[in-house]
Amino acid sequence: MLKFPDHQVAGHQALRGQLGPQIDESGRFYKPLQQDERGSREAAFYNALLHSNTKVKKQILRFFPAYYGTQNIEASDGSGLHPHLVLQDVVSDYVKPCIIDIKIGSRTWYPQASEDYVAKCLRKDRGTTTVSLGFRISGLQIYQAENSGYWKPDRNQIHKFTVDDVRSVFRKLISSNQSVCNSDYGGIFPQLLELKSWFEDQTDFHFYSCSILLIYDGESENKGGNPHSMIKLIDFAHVFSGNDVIDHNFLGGLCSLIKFISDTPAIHSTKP
Ligand SMILES: Nc1ncnc2c1ncn2[C@@H]1O[C@H](COP(=O)(O)OP(=O)(O)OP(=O)(O)O)[C@@H](O)[C@H]1O
Ligand SMILES: O=P(O)(O)O[C@@H]1[C@@H](O)[C@H](OP(=O)(O)O)[C@@H](OP(=O)(O)O)[C@@H](O)[C@H]1OP(=O)(O)O
Repeated sequence: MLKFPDHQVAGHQALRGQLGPQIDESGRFYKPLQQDERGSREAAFYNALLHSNTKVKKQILRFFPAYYGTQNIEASDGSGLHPHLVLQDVVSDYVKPCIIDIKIGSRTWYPQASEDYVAKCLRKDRGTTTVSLGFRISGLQIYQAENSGYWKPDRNQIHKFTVDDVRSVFRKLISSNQSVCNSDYGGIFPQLLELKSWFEDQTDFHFYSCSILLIYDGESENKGGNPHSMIKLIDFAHVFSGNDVIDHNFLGGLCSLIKFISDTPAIHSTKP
């Protein structure tokens, strides 16, 4: 039985009769292949990843959703059967999933893109923190407490985020989840450093307009349990061959994100 995701924070949503992802009860996430080359590019990347036991170390593969091929299922917009990527639902085992979708790179357009697409991306990149920070938040939900539930700004609010707004998001993240920097639990911060070391070396792929999801469980954190904090790379509609050159756009954005988080004092920290 398929349903619309309860915890989707960005991207095309299966709301109001639109084409968007669906989930099932067995922890699978069904992402509709986008009509044009974006869909085929994303499927090609997942297939390359699946058969890349030589190129991509197992240790790094854990930063990607598991991929189970493509499947024709009923589209969420009622248009009938449509091919979907069948992926691991990376938030299915969280009680209160807290998610930040961060689009990495100081530019989201790619060299091969049309003038119109470059212009569209440039407008958005300049109008958000993409150019100033090397990344932007595309969506988020942070669980606050039983009575207040999730803080989940809408798309328009997110698009207006300034550098200060991004800093306050990370202050909330760090103060509500000590595992962000805590290497004991393999927290988010050590995983970002591990991902950075891969990007300092890999020359097979260039990831444009790709997101890192920062994920942790608001519930277990609130109850002092061992938080299960993860980072996951998603959205490979604009992945191209690296042509033996490192992905300096993604790597630069990732380095900036790491620096930004490490410089962000938590709300309750003793840091000045
Ligand atoms: N494997 C997954 N498991 C759980 N949630 C996911 C998964 N992949 C994506 N999501 C959710 O869906 C949102 C959008 O994902 P994605 O960026 O792949 O969609 P998109 O429509 O291609 O986005 P864009 O508009 O940036 O092109 C993410 O922010 C996340 O909340
Ligand atoms: O990357 P964002 O900020 O989520 O914006 C997306 C994005 O521009 C997307 O294009 P692409 O990355 O899939 O090529 C747009 O899809 P369409 O080209 O099908 O319109 C989305 O509409 C953008 O989302 P938003 O509506 O939030 O700007």
